[in-house]
Formats: sequence, C-alpha cells, structure tokens
Amino acid sequence: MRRWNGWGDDQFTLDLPDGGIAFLEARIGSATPLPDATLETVCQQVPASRLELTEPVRGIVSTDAEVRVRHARGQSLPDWLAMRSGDMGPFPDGVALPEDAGQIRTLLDYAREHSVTLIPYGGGTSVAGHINPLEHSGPVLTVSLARMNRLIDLDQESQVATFGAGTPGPLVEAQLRARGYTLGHFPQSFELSTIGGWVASRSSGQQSLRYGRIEQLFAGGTIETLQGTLTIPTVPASSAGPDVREMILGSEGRLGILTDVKVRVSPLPEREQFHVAFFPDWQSAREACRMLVQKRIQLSMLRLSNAVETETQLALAGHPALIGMLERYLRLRGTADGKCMMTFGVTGSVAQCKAALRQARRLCKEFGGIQLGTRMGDKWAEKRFTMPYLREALWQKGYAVDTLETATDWSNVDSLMAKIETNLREGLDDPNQPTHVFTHLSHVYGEGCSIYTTYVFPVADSYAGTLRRWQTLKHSTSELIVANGGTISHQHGVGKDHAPYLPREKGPLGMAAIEALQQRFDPDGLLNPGTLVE
Ligand SMILES: Cc1cc2nc3c(=O)[nH]c(=O)nc-3n(C[C@H](O)[C@H](O)[C@H](O)COP(=O)(O)OP(=O)(O)OC[C@H]3O[C@@H](n4cnc5c(N)ncnc54)[C@H](O)[C@@H]3O)c2cc1C
Repeated sequence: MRRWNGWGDDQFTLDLPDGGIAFLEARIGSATPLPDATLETVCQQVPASRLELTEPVRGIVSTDAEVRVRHARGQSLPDWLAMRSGDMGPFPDGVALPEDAGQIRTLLDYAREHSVTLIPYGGGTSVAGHINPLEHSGPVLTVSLARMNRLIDLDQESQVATFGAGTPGPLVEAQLRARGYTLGHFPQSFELSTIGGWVASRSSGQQSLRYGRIEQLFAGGTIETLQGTLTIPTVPASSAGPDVREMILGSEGRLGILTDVKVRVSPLPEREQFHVAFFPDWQSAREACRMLVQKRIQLSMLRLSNAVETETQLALAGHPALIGMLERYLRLRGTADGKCMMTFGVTGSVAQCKAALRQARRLCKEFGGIQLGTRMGDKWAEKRFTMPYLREALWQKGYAVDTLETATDWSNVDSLMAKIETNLREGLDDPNQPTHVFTHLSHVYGEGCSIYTTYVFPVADSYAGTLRRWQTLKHSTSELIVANGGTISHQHGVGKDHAPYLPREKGPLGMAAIEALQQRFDPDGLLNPGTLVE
C-alpha cells in the first residue's frame, strides 16, 4: 500500500549503505530523528466534512477521514514535515473518484452551484504545494483521476496514443510496451505521477534528450472546464496563431480538468545503454557536456554531477571494495579529487547507438574523460526510480532532504550554480546548522541546461524549527534564482511554493495575461486557488 506520510510503497525500503551515515556525520554532524505521528492520530483530527452531497455526486465522493488524509498533502519538504508531525493543516472535505468525463462535468456543475473549490489530483507527487487546500477556504473537494487510467486508443500509423488523464507512469509504459511502443517520459517520480499531472505541471523526463519534454509529447486531448469542454485536436504542427496546447501545459489545474491526454509515442528501441565517464574537473566535464549537446550527438540522456555530488554518490553507492578499486584506477589515470561523473544514454537502433557512442566517446576523450563502460550506468538505470526511497532512510536517521532546480543559459550556468550552492551552504548563517549541498545538470539543451541541487541538513529539535530552516533556505535561494537569470522551475512547476517568485520571471504584463486567462475559464476562482497565481 502507498505510504500515507512519505514516498512510495510501504512494503519497499531502501537502506543507507554501510558508511553512508558516517559520510554525512563527517560533513554535517550527527542528527536526532523527530517522532512520527501515526495515521490513527491524524485521522482523529479530521473535522466533519462541510460538503452537502446530493445525488449523483454522493456516489462519486468519499468523505472518509483516511481518504481525506491521504489526499491532503504532496511530497514537498513542508508536506513531509506536516505529515510526519501530524500537524497537517487543512484537509479536503471529500475526495471524488470520477470514472469518466461525464462524472467530471457533474462535479464541475456541483462546484459552481454550491461554491465548492475543486483540486484536480493526479499522483499527488507535487513538490511545490500544488494540491494542498488553502487555509480558511470554503468547502474543498479533491478530484482524483486515479480511476481514469487506461490506454483508450493507439493510432499506430500516426504514433499517437490516447490515455485517461490519471494513468500513472508504470501503466502508461506497460500498456504501450504490450503493443511495441514507449512514451519515453521518465520523471524520477514515474512510479506514482500521472500523464495528466505531467501535462498540467510541464514535467520533464530523464530521457528528454531523445523523447522531448512533455511539451513535445503532448499532442492534444480534452479538458472539462467551468465554461464547457475544450477539445484540442492533434495536428503535427500548425501556424494557426497561438497554440491552445501551450495554454494547457503548465495550467496546474487552474483552467480545467484534463480527462484524456493524447501523446506522441515511439516504437520500442532496439537497444538502450547507459554509460559512465569520469572527468578530472568541473570545467572539462561541463564543456564536454555542452559540446555533446551543441554538436547534436544523438544521446538519449546526459547527466553531469559536480565534484561534491560525485563524491556523495560514490559514498552512498554501497560496495565499498568495488568503489575503492574504482577510485584507485581513476587516480592512476590522473583523475582524483574534484573529479566529476557523467552518465549518458544511447537509445535507438543498434547502428544509431553505435554511431552515437563512438562520437560521444571521442568527444569525452578530448576533454580528458575516462570511459567506464556500462556497469555503473546499468546500476543507475536499475535504481533510478527507487532513489526517492532514500529520503525515508535519511529521515529515520534525523536528516531532512530537499531539492531546488532551475534552468539557465550556458553562459550563466557556473555562476548560478555557485550562487545557489553558496546560499544553501551559508544561508542559515549559523555554523551549528550546516547543510550538505551538491548539484547535477540533468536536462541539457543547445542554449543551456537545468541545474538540480540537493541539500541535506540535520532536523532541528522541533518540527517548527525544521520548517523554519527550510523556509529560510527556500526563500532566499528562490529570490536569488529569479534575480540571477534562472527560471523559478525547470520541471517541478509553480504550485503555491513558487507562486510568489513567478511575477519576477513573467513581468507585470505577462502576469496580467496569465491571470486574465485563468479568470476567463474560472471567474469565481473555484479551481485550485492559490496555485500558479496567488
Ligand atoms: C521523488 C520525486 C521525484 C520527482 N522527479 C521529477 C522529475 O524527474 N521530473 C519532473 O518533471 N517532476 C518531478 N517531480 C515532480 C512531480 O512528480 C511532477 O510535477 C509531476 O508532473 C506531477 O504529477 P502528478 O500526477 O503527481 O500531479 P499532482 O502532483 O497530483 O498535481 C500536480 C498539478 O497538476 C494538476 N493536475 C494533476 N492532474 C490534472 C488533471 N488531470 N487535469 C488538470 N490538472 C491536473 C494538479 O491540480 C496540480 O496543480 C518529482 C517529484 C518527486 C516527489
């Protein structure tokens, strides 16, 4: 069963390897875990539902306390602290589980007639407060798309698939793979996030270099809105004015509820391999990375860890004997302290993979890269969707983990990364509150790349103190990002946590246009208020 207060399946745990805690203690000191609230105590706090349910809505809505608890928060660090402390904040008054677009229309009509707030809910994997009910609002009904989870149609000639908007990653791929296709969209939250959520929050998958972000994959679909049904037909490309698809991408549940999503799929590749190379320092690694993408070498993913992330990953990889051998080999080849690890993928026909690998190897060599073959790359692929479970293991030892991400042009990457890391390291302004900070570049483009920074810190002696540490770091770093040429989010979206920083990025006219669009679809502000636009 899904964990009610953390990530993933409660039957699965990922332990920290031997030496993992010693590594963290050496950097940020020891930590004392905070006590976890139980599901039972949290359920006892759930107030009576304020919904006046009438038929046919009554049949679609649950007001059960546990169901409401399980849909109250996402996966951000404040969400995590709320669930762990039991101080959950507001709960939805009910959770609707519609089975089709007709039932969603019924819910929209009910919301308008009874002034009920609706929060569309995909997999609830938001890390920016997208799906949390606001304090002091009227009745709130969360609309889970979980029952709309099927492949509805596959046009094999055009390679366009239609899915129910609530289909989660594993079901998207399983249903396509059974027919010889893949969507190729693999966010790290793949296990739980949904195709509708990906569109609504402009998600990016780990192999976006080959398959594109969700913006390139989203071909059209249907959105039920308070003003009627919006149908976006599929066409391969169009010069017919502004693109309605773009309006829905990143709309974060503010304009309507996606019911079916049409996506561009690809035949399953003949071959897929992930390789690892080590570079002697950041400058050579980053230049190799930029050249690989700007020379358009046909890789399917490219991820570059900076020196601290490389050191951390090797320390937390387990298998100390093997890692020791690797370190000795790299040192013999002149790559020791300050080394940076690059992971890259080749995907396609055997001939395409061979050609891309040959070109990538030649280029990496020019920048001093040492190639290690596929063994470490295979490990990365094997663990790529289970890494979020480490958060639980760290929490049990008293460490909180969060990530911050942005994207910027290549000419600004080093400067912005250094500023973000310095601010997270020094932002608490107290030597007794250290943070361990490391970064990778995960999504690369000709113009620039995303910067994805992880920070780990010991929890304070109370939940409130821990939340304050997070607020201080999150606020000052978000300010810094938008003031220094980064986007407030490359892939996690805006939600409520990033909404205060959006006006800086979009400007007054841009914000006015976004607000006017939201008003046009939802003049009474019934759909997911506070998300995207404050
Ligand atoms: C461990 C972890 C790893 C992550 N890794 C990545 C990553 O690699 N790449 C990435 O892009 N993101 C990542 N995320 C963030 C998150 O998974 C994405 O934002 C994802 O797209 C959210 O999908 P969801 O189905 O869970 O949506 P939810 O969290 O349920 O909702 C997100 C937003 O979309 C709206 N929404 C959802 N479904 C619909 C619908 N049918 N119609 C209208 N609006 C809807 C909601 O109202 C909300 O505003 C990660 C999150 C976690 C916790």
